[in-house]
Order: sequence, then structure tokens, then C-alpha cells
Amino acid sequence: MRNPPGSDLLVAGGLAVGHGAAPVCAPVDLRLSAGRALAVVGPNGSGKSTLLRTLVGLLEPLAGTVTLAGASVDERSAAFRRDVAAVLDDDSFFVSLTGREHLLLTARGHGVAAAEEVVAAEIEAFGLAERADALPSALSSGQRRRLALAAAFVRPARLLVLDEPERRLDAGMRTRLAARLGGLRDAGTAVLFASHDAELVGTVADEVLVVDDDACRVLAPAEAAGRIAEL
Ligand SMILES: Nc1ncnc2c1ncn2[C@@H]1O[C@H](COP(=O)(O)OP(=O)(O)OP(=O)(O)O)[C@@H](O)[C@H]1O
Repeated sequence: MRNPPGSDLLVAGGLAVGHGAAPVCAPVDLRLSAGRALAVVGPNGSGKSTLLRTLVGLLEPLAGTVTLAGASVDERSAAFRRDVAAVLDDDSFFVSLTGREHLLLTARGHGVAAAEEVVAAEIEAFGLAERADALPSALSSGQRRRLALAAAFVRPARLLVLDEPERRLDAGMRTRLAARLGGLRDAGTAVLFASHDAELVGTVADEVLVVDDDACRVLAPAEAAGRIAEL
């Protein structure tokens, strides 16, 4: 075990999620503490994105509770926005700001003192050096994805939430991303990510939440090996 579970940061109890009256999967119970990583796996349409959006306060729960550091999640609260960095399925950028400017704005908005240096390091780490001064509209889809991920790394966060972070990344970047996520986890960030990438799940996750219609269960990676192999 990498980091033993500490006190809970994110807690969901009896959480039912969905877009109408009917839940899209079985109720979820989970606990995630600082320095731990939880992967969310399941087939297409099983409810992973719906669950993540509910966990970060973008969708109302149909039933049950979600708390972050003991308080109900509320994306409008300053403390919540300070504590949680999320990269979901909607890469959105200011259309008239370059990638570098977007990252600087994000870092400064979150009070990063050495913003220029931090941003330069993440531009390098995400392989964007040659295109950092281009507008998002002039980037490839994979480069836009790298930019969206870099924005989550230029600012501090207690909880990082990623929806299929491997999407549109080449193999080299996926491997580097796994190392970065492992590094953040080991430095004390709680990492929650949905993924179809068995290597990413195997490298980063301490536990695996398998999302299904009949039951959503948190398993040790070894117990979830069969489900990870299906990703
Ligand atoms: N905005 C929406 N309105 C209504 N139904 C939705 C909406 N978004 C998703 N759904 C439905 O909710 C269910 C769960 O979708 P969700 O996107 O959470 O699945 P997922 O596990 O993330 O899938 P994937 O692996 O394909 O990304 C699906 O049946 C989907 O069609």
C-alpha cells in the first residue's frame, strides 16, 4: 500500500446520480483521503462522468450525500473552488487568450506566487513549449487536452478530479501523465479519476470503484483486475 488511508477528504454516502428521476447506476458509497487515488471504471454509459459531475457539485444528487472536508459540496463556495481542481469532458478556454495566458490566469487566480515559473514548468512537462503562445483554436485536439490538464497542475488543490484524462493523448504523454498523477498523490493530493486506460489505473490507483447497474463497489486493484482488463 502506498499511502495508508488518512482522514477522509471526499465522502459519498448512498449517492444516487442521474440526469432525470432515474439513477444511471447503483448508489455509490466512497471515501477518499489525502495522498490516495481512486479510479472509477465501468463500460461506456455506465455513469462514470455523471458520478464525477455530481461529486464536484455540477449535478444535484438524486439521493444521498457528498461532502468535502465535512462540508456539502458547492462549486460556488470559495473554499471548494480553492480545494478542487477538475478536468471533466468539456475543455473550455478563453478564446482570445493564448495557452500560456490561460495558464497564467489560472495560476494567479489561485494565488500562485511564482506563477511565471510554475506555468513555464508545466508547459514544458505537457510538451506544449512550441505552441504555448498559440490560441486554443489553433491547437490540435490532443494539444488542447494537454492544455486543459496543465491548467489543473499550475494551481494547488487538495482534490484533483479527472474524467478520462488519457483521452486524445499519445502513448508517451499517457505514461508521463501517470507519473505526474502518482507524484501528486504521493505528495498528498487526493486523486479521483475515471478511466478506460488499464495502465493508468494500474499505475496510479490505490482503489478502484467499479460502476454498474446492480452494485457500485470499491475494490483493491487486485480484486478489480478482471474489470480493469476489460477497459
Ligand atoms: N446530459 C445528459 N442528459 C441525459 N442523459 C445523459 C446526459 N449525459 C449522459 N447521459 C446518460 O447517462 C448515462 C451515463 O452516462 P455517463 O456519461 O455518465 O457514462 P460514462 O460511464 O461516463 O460513459 P463513457 O465511458 O462513455 O464516458 C448514459 O446512459 C448517458 O446516455
